[in-house]
Order: sequence, then C-alpha cells, then structure tokens
Amino acid sequence: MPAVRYQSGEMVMGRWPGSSLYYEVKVLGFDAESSLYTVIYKDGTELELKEPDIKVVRFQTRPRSRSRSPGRRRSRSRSPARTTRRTSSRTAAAIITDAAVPSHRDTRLKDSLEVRLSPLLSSMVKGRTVILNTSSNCLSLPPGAFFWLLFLPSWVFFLVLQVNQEDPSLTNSPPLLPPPGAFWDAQAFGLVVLWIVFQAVLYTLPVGKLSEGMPLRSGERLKYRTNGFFAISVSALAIAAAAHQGVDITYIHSHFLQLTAAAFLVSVLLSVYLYVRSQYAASEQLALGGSSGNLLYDFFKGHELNPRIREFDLKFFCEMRPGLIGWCLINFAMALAEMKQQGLDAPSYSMLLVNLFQLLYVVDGLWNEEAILTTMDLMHDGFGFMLAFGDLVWVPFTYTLQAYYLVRHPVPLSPPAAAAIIALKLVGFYIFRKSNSEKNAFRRNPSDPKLSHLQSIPTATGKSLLVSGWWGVVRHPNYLGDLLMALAWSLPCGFSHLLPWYYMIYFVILLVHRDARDMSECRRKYGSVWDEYCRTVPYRIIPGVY
Ligand SMILES: NC(=O)C1=CN([C@@H]2O[C@H](COP(=O)(O)OP(=O)(O)OC[C@H]3O[C@@H](n4cnc5c(N)ncnc54)[C@H](OP(=O)(O)O)[C@@H]3O)[C@@H](O)[C@H]2O)C=CC1
Ligand SMILES: CC(C)=CCC[C@@H](C)[C@H]1CC=C2C3=C(CC[C@@]21C)[C@@]1(C)CC[C@H](O)C(C)(C)[C@@H]1CC3
Repeated sequence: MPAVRYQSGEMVMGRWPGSSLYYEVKVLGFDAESSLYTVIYKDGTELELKEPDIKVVRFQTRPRSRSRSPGRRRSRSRSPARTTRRTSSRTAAAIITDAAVPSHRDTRLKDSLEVRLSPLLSSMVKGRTVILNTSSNCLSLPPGAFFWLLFLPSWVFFLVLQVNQEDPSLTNSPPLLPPPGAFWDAQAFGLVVLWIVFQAVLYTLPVGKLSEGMPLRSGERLKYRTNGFFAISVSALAIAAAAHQGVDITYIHSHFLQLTAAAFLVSVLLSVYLYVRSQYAASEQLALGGSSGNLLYDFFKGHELNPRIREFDLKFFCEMRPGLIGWCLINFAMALAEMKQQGLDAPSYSMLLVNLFQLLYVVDGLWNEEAILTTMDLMHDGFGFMLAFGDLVWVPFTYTLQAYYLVRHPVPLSPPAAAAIIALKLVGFYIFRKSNSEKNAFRRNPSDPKLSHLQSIPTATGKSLLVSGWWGVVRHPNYLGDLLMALAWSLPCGFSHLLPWYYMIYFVILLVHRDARDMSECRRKYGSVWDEYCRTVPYRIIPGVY
C-alpha cells in the first residue's frame, strides 16, 4: 500500500501537466490504486497528479544572522538548486529560501506563492490538439499577420532598390519597379542554395562542442552542435581561396537584387515545408505562440518549436549560419566593390569601420554560440516564415545596407570622429557581451561559484531571476549594449541620408517591441515574482528611463 504523503486539504505546489510550471493547488484526495492525488488549482481545474509532480513549498524566513559568513550568505541567494532542499520532515518539504536578499524579501517570498494561474488549455482545431495560452495575446490573432507577410518582403525589395540609387533619399520617389524578369537569375539562385548547403555541411561536421539547450516542456534537453566559429573560419578561408583563384566576389554587389530574390524564394519554400511538417508534430513539440489554428498566423509565427531532421536543428542552423556568415561575406564584397568603383587601393575608413564592427558582432555571436540557446527565439518562438525570412533574407540583405550605401556614397571620417565611434562601439560591445554571458551562465548553472556575488529571487517554476549585476541595472542590459553598437554602425555613414540609419531605427522598434513581448511572457511565467523584479529593477532598457 503506497504511503500517503500529502493529506486532503493540504496546500502544495502542483506541476501543470506537460510544463515545468508549478502552481498552488489544494489536495482533494488520494487514490491508492492508481497512486494519484486529485488536486484543485486556483481556477477550479481539477487534475490527478503523480507524487513527483507535487512539491510542498515552505517559505522559510531565515533570521538574518550577522555571524553568517559572507561566502555562505552569497551562495544561498543564487541557486534554485541550492535553495531547494529536502528536509527530514515527514512531508519531505522543498524549501525555497533566499536569505541574502534585502529584508522586504519576506513579502516577496510570500508573493511567489501567489503565482497567477494562467493555465494552458488544450483545444481541438480541425481534429488536432492545439495549445491555447489564455493569458498571452495569441488568442486575439493579430490580423496583422497577413499585412506583415506582404509588407516585410516588399520593404526589403524597396530598400535594396533604393540604396542603389544615385540619391537614395527615402523621401525621393521610389525607383521604377524593374520588370519581373529582373528579379530572377538562375545562377544567383544556385549560389544561394550552394551557400546554404555549404553551411549545412559545416554544421553537421563532428567538430566542436555539443551543447545542451534549455529544458523543454517535456523536460527533454536537445543537443546542438555549436561549431559556429569553426564554420566562419572555414568560410573565410574558402572565400579567400576563391578570390585568389580569380572569382569575382563583387558579383554579390552587382547581383544584389537577384540574390535577395533567390534567398526570399528559399525562405518561402522553407516556411511552407515547416508549416506542413508542423501539422504532423506532437502537441508538446509546438510553440505556445504559433498554435492558434489559424493557417496564416501559424505560418507566419511558426508552429513547431524545434523542427529537426534527425539531429539537424533547422531553427538553430538558420538563425546562426547562412544569414549571419552571409552578412560578413556581403560586407566584404561591398568593400571590394567600393575599391573597384572609386578606384581605391584600400577600403575607405568608413567602410573599414562598418565591416570590422559588424564582423566583430557576428564572430562574437558565433564564438558564444551556446548563449543563443537561452534567448527568446530559441526557447519560446516557433520556426515559421517570420524567423526563416528574418534569418535568410532580412539579416543578410538589410543589415548590409550600410556597407552597400558606402559603395556609392563615400563619407570621409576624421581620426577623432573615428576614435569616438570606435570607443562607442567598444562600450556597447562590453555591455552586450557581459550581460548576455552573465544571464547565460546563470541560466546554465545558477550555483556557478563565479556568480556567487549575484543576488536572485526564486520563482515557483524553480528558476530564479537575477536582481543584481547587469540584470539589476536595467531589465534588458543586452539590448542597451546592442543599441549602442547599432549607433556606432550608422555613424560612419554620416548624416546625408536616412537610409544607413534604417538599421538603428528598425532596431529601436524591434527591441522595444521584444522587451514588451518578453515582459508579458515573463509576467505569465513568473506571476507576481516578475512584478517584484520589475519593482526592484524599474528601468527597461536605458538606466533612468522607465
Ligand atoms: N541584431 C539583431 O537583429 C537582434 C539581436 N538581438 C540580441 O539577441 C540577444 C538575445 O535577445 P532576446 O532573446 O530578445 O532576449 P534575452 O536574451 O534578453 O532573453 C529574455 C529572457 O531572459 C530571461 N530573463 C529575463 N530577465 C532575467 C533575469 N533578471 N534573470 C535571469 N533571466 C532573465 C527570461 O527567460 P527565462 O526566464 O525563461 O530564462 C527572458 O524571457 C540580445 O542581446 C539582443 O540584443 C535580438 C534580436 C535581434
Ligand atoms: C522583421 C523580422 C523579419 C524580424 C525577424 C527578427 C530576426 C531578424 C532576429 C530575431 C532575433 C535575432 C537574433 C540575431 C539576428 C537577428 C534575429 C534572427 C542574432 C543571431 C544576431 C547575432 C547576435 O550575436 C545574437 C546571437 C545575440 C542574435 C540573436 C538574436
């Protein structure tokens, strides 16, 4: 006869089925035959849970002993692993405690019990189970999905046509639309496909580390081959060898429109494939945000979270390889095109700065490739048109507009101006890298001794939120660093036109929107503990700005 650990009427934390989230529940009874507890959630949902899916959370207010050694005190504040301990009590209680945080934490600890219940409901759409998240906005389908599907590609083609104008003012009348045939070039299409296949081969080579992703809703952790630095190094060698063999790299500049169209076609084909295969995916493999049952919306947002062909992770590959490394290749081609068009022996200083700054950004991303596994896209977003198009078209063909602009529009740069821009880039880079690495290290191993100086607050999900270090200054320090870098990329292009500032403007909009999206997602996940975090760290991206 199995022992009854939890008594009727007892308040405990029950895991929401299929997720790693725990909510406050009341035990209604125990069925000895099935060894299942019947529990009731705050919203009235009754479920049967197995014992391992139940925790007793006893929030312990430790006396803030002056005699405790600082080392010991620090170590308690950080880690859900360390702070969740088994006691010898009859009910095997899990203690969540956070002794090193300020005294108002007692209320905070109590608050973490008050996690808002925003359950995930399963519903049937066309005979398939879809996951509806009642607290996020995915139920109120943005009618904009259709608009974005049309607008984003049109905007890219507009920019690509505009930047090639003698006077690329955005206020000028748009360039005459070339005939449809001008967009298609079989060779350009072949080269785009060849590039993607080349990157895919490098990705699959058994070189470099196999890194673990964050736990999925099922508790599983996927493995990723993080050999991005190897891939960009081999790519650079291959391009250098091709140039040495007389291959004209400036082809990329002269066939930019056709290459863009080819990449767009690939992204559409890929998105169709992704949508079709998502129809056969198990519901636990679907993303919460792109599972509305509405074809257009799910096609755009992405239905499946981690589509894979065997070990080949399509989302990770597309986000980190062809577009990102292609961005550097295109910038390099623009530098060669500038030298050719303007009869220079070396690229201009503006071109050099843009090339080197963006190369540093990409190389850094690939060097720290593992850190992408704790970003929103990898953890929460489905893989659909938005990301496929973003990775394969938007990144390589619009992030390179500054270099493209400089080919025909030279901007002389004085040494002091160049020095000031370099300083800005380095400050931005420092903030960006340090904050991203800090969060990544904390998410991977909260009890890492290197993070012992950091304070965190526990949440009912078992994860904690950093409230000191970079993440105690603003809620998105990584965005701040990224924005400073974006500014440094536009400044070398001067102020004559708005077009090279396009990235900066787009990026402010993107990051402010991402911050808002992340806020509501974290509010859903962490309930009132998130509100407490926001009170402790009131500024969003810029210190002093709410
Ligand atoms: N160049 C470009 O085009 C773009 C660049 N970026 C860059 O990519 C990087 C990743 O950005 P993005 O994925 O948007 O967001 P983040 O890397 O900031 O990830 C947000 C997640 O971090 C976790 N988190 C938030 N606050 C805390 C905290 N206090 N302590 C611990 N964990 C916390 C939460 O996830 P959880 O709690 O579930 O772990 C949250 O959902 C950024 O540097 C950004 O600037 C982003 C978009 C475009
Ligand atoms: C308008 C539109 C189509 C938006 C799609 C957004 C994507 C372009 C971006 C979403 C998150 C991204 C990240 C990077 C590139 C742009 C996209 C894909 C990134 C890979 C750039 C390099 C960085 O070092 C990074 C790894 C932190 C970053 C991750 C997020």
